[in-house]
Amino acid sequence: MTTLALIGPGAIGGTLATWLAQRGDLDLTVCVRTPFERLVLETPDGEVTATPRLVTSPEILEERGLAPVDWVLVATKAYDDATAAPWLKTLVGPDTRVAVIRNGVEHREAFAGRVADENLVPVIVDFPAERPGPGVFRQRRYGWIRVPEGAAGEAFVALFEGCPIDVATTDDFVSVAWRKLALNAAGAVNAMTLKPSGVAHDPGAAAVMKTLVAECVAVGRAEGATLSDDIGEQVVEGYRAGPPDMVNSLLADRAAGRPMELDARNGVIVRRGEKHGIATPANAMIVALLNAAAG
Ligand SMILES: NC(=O)C1=CN([C@@H]2O[C@H](COP(=O)(O)OP(=O)(O)OC[C@H]3O[C@@H](n4cnc5c(N)ncnc54)[C@H](OP(=O)(O)O)[C@@H]3O)[C@@H](O)[C@H]2O)C=CC1
Ligand SMILES: CC(C)(CO)C(=O)C(=O)O
Repeated sequence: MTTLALIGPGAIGGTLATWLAQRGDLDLTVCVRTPFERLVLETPDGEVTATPRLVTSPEILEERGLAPVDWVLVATKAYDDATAAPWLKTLVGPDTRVAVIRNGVEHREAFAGRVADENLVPVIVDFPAERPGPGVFRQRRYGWIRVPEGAAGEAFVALFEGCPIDVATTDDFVSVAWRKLALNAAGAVNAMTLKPSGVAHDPGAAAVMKTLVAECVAVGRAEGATLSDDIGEQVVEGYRAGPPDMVNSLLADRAAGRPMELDARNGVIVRRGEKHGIATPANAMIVALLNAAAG
């Protein structure tokens, strides 16, 4: 039986853990920081629940002989890599594959030296998920997940057989990651205004979103991504067409007083832009303002 450990059952991790637990032929351990009893997921087709093995410390994994595993799925925020490290030290063996599930374009960099590159699977997720409380999750649409093509990518896709989420490999992961980052870069406007998706109907907010996206596109192209000229329009129209009360994860973090993934979602555009001599003043400004607002 394939053994898996998911670190960080929050909005995304909790949603994925709930779906993985439906299979019954996977040995799933969920590594939690804030304990809860079971997983309860609200989906577009109703409620799905699961009661997988929940473990609260790496020491318990060792005591119960639950490591190493075949797969580790890391679903913590980018700012929690240090706190997740002790889990990895216990869970990862020479043949363990590690899926890094997060927004941004720096999945490999975050785990360089801790996971062999051929065993690391960067994962881009595109479905909105919220966690009203520990163990409770809301998936507004099934969306999709993409991983690079290859043996490890194909094995990751196979984990989600039978799941309603569209999970597949891609031969152009760089473009997929930068296209998603364009959506996330614009999401800084939600965090700045403390307003959900409906703020995109404001012409001024929409214009700032498009400027943030345009900078992301220029840098992404310099990084080798294929990105269309109308992504900014697509992003704004996507926010306008979606539920006006939808809260993205950056806004959720700021509203909850948690750290924000600013460096992974907007700061990276500035950093990679500097490498290519591309000015990114809008992303630099919103990073500075959100850091100041949260300080
Ligand atoms: N939410 C969304 O709609 C989407 C999010 N993403 C991306 O997915 C990634 C995850 O985001 P999201 O699920 O929203 O984040 P959440 O904050 O909802 O979940 C992160 C989870 O990780 C847990 N965690 C943190 N450190 C540890 C640790 N040391 N041990 C165990 N658990 C730990 C947190 O625990 P605790 O409960 O104690 O805080 C929390 O449950 C991010 O990169 C995000 O940008 C991508 C697409 C959509
Ligand atoms: C905007 C959204 C929900 C799209 O999946 C996202 O990526 C996030 O909230 O971090």
